[in-house]
Amino acid sequence: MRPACHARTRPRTGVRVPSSSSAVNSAVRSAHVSTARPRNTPETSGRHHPPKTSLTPPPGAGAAVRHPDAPAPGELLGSHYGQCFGCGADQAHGLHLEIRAGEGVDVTAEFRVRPVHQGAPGLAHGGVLSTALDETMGSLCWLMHTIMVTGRLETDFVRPVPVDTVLHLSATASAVQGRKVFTRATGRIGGPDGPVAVRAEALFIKVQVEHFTDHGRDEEIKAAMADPDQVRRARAFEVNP
Ligand SMILES: CCCCCCCC(=O)SCCNC(=O)CCNC(=O)[C@H](O)C(C)(C)COP(=O)(O)OP(=O)(O)OC[C@H]1O[C@@H](n2cnc3c(N)ncnc32)[C@H](O)[C@@H]1OP(=O)(O)O
Repeated sequence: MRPACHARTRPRTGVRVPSSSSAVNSAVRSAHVSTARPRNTPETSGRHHPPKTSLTPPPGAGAAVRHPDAPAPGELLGSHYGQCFGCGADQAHGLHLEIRAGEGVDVTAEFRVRPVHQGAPGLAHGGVLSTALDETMGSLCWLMHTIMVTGRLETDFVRPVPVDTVLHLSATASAVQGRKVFTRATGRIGGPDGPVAVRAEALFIKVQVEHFTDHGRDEEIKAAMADPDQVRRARAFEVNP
């Protein structure tokens, strides 16, 4: 079944496209949506399958600690890797997030939704919004001076986010237990105190630098290692590229 959000308003060939917005609306409304429910799934049977690890910090988890050498509050963290889809300047269609350190183990960022980030006409793609939240939470690694990757990410999409909207992001690390770092983030529209459009919780797992050097494609690893700029070279591997 094609989900309603992907219903075609423009037939592929030989059919006139409705020109008025009400015609478009009726074309969208007339898209076939099956009401048949799959049988015997957890959603329909009422059975609950708990996730592998809850995103809620367990009792006994410690507080996340700001590293003494963490960037000062308000300082721009800068891109960790030019090709990063979240923050890299060399990614033409990337999100180009500029993330700033907060006072605790928290960060803020802004993301302007561009036409290349659309899912439905004029609206941001949900996966892109999840990426913005993921990148913002991931950058908390700079405040803790720890290398970590996303293990699990859960996003609530609360309001649609139109193209050209500035999403005001904030993220915080709420707890740490062993290698697990519990984080959460929100994206607001209309200003830093505007209504929440998206929010997420994520579990990051601390890893060694070999996570990247062992698993990344040789071509990019070699290019990043050959970077004559020592800081850029280190940043490409100290956190997830
Ligand atoms: C500035 C930087 C910004 C970057 C932002 C973007 C961040 C990203 O997108 S990172 C890219 C996406 N993520 C990845 O590619 C990770 C791929 N996954 C992996 O490599 C591995 O599964 C990895 C490293 C997460 C965990 O593997 P491993 O090191 O063997 O750890 P493992 O022993 O299985 O798990 C450690 C703990 O984490 C928990 N855990 C691991 N994965 C998950 C998961 N998916 N869900 C819940 N819990 C998990 C385990 O239950 C275990 O908990 P406990 O210590 O209580 O037993």
